[in-house]
Amino acid sequence: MIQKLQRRFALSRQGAIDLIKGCLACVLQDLSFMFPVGLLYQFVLDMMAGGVNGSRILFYLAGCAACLVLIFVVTWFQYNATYLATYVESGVRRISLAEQLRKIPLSFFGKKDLADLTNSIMGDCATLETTFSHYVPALFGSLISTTLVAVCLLFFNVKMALAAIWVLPVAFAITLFSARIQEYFNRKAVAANVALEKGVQECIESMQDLKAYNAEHRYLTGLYRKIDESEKRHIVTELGTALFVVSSTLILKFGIATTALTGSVLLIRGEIDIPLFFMFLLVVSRIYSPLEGALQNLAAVISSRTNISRMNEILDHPVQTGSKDLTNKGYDIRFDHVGFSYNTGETILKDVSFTAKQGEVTALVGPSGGGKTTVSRLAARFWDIQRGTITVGGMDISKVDPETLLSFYSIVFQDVTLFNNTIMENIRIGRKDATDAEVLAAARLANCEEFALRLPDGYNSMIGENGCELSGGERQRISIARAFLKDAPIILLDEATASLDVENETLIQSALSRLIKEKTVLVIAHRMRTVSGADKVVVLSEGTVAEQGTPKELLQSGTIYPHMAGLQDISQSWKL
Ligand SMILES: Nc1ncnc2c1ncn2[C@@H]1O[C@H](COP(=O)(O)OP(=O)(O)OP(=O)(O)O)[C@@H](O)[C@H]1O
Repeated sequence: MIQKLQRRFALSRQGAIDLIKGCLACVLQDLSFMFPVGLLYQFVLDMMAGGVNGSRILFYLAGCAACLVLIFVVTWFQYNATYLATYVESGVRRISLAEQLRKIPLSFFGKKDLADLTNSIMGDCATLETTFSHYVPALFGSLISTTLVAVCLLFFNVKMALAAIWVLPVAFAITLFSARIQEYFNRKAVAANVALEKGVQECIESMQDLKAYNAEHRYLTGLYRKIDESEKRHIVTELGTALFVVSSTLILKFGIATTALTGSVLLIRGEIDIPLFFMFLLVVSRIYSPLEGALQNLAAVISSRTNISRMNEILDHPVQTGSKDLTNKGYDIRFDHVGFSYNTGETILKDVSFTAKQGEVTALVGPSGGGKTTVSRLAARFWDIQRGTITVGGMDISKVDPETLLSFYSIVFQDVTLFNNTIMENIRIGRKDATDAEVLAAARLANCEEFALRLPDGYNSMIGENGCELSGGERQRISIARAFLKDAPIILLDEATASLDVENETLIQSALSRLIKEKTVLVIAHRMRTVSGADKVVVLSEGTVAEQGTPKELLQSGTIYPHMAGLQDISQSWKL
């Protein structure tokens, strides 16, 4: 049962146990509200039997006090079991989502974008927080307690009980039958919301380009359309829910009328007495009010299914696993008949075989879209391949735990990600336990000193969101400093100096040549100068290795490589 609850509501084991406790607490709370009704019924009986004397007054005073204490204790227990436990579970859920996202292969992120994931971690979690603190325990609580009360009523008088409770299955049936419709509306509303969030995020991120091309107005018109769509979807969802909930609630109100009517008839016929009639009227006035709330809760629980299934999609996604034991001998990277495609299904690599040897620089070259970046990412198991094997020092990387494997790699990406923190801390990302002296040494090797010391607080200067206060070359050098600090045996390098000025380029090139000494280096080379200094060149074209060899060999015997070298010579002589 616990496992079923976990799966059904995207809960941790403790969360499922707490949910059961919360439901029981709500049952107890609803039942505790019936005690004053019983006391009142007894009081009416006493009054009709001739009044209440001294000892009975004490009995009723004690009864009132006992009811108050009982309600207080049970409510306190209910509060702890529902609200507090739910907020703890909410924290656990967000952490497990984040943990799962860390282990999921990058292919998953091709299907989901940032806005969608943020919506799951923040929006869906917040919705479930409210659902599990306010709705689910109260719903189950009132369902169970109402059933218990209904069974008790049957013992008092079957006809009166039926007159009071016939509305319950009808009201619930209406809400349950509407579940699919409500879910449909809610799915559409969530999709419209995610589309809107994506639009807003994209708009903020691309503001610079929109301004540069006077495209703000056009873009904002599209965004306004998304806002309207989201608003419309939410109104329709609310109206749909309200329609069914109001209908069910109206049915419940009929219960009071049928109880009163049946009671009057039975009273006239002499089948029941006044106290029993009175007790039924008291009970129906109590059992319907938590049920009205429960019906609204049921609607909310139904619509939260969309949020739960979005969350389960992340939690159930297979993660990359593997052994933490490393059996490699050396650090040669070997691609053996590798075939690969992204989520789109289009084959990107058909049959790629080459070896990047330890202590050598292997340059990946080829036409744009030929698969150079893909190959370098596959070498670090960012994705799992569909055919062939990739080994490091003879060890199949698909069998190695991804985090353990990454300890072998320093990666210098073209797009450097920096954090809104100091230069010092941004470099320390390379190795979190590095001392300040080690960070500074790495920074010096990567030529960061030149710009860091110009800033007001030196290495302790904040660099803004994603390093927005730094130039492209400075960002790149921080990335290289991280790699120095990590000092991993394999370097994956996306040579990204093409867009930099000569001074920056020289600084970065000199830092890189220090970094790659005696390591296995796989470099995505964009310029022939880098390639000519490489030990080996692998030309990737149309998903296969078209040519490979030393730069000299390829210049003599290749076709694509000499052609690319020729083109670059021409482009270097171009003038504006
Ligand atoms: N995450 C992704 N999802 C789907 N397709 C992708 C993804 N990344 C790259 N591709 C596709 O894979 C092919 C190879 O891309 P890749 O970036 O590896 O080429 P490249 O040789 O590095 O190109 P460039 O020199 O222009 O950077 C391209 O057709 C590209 O559209």
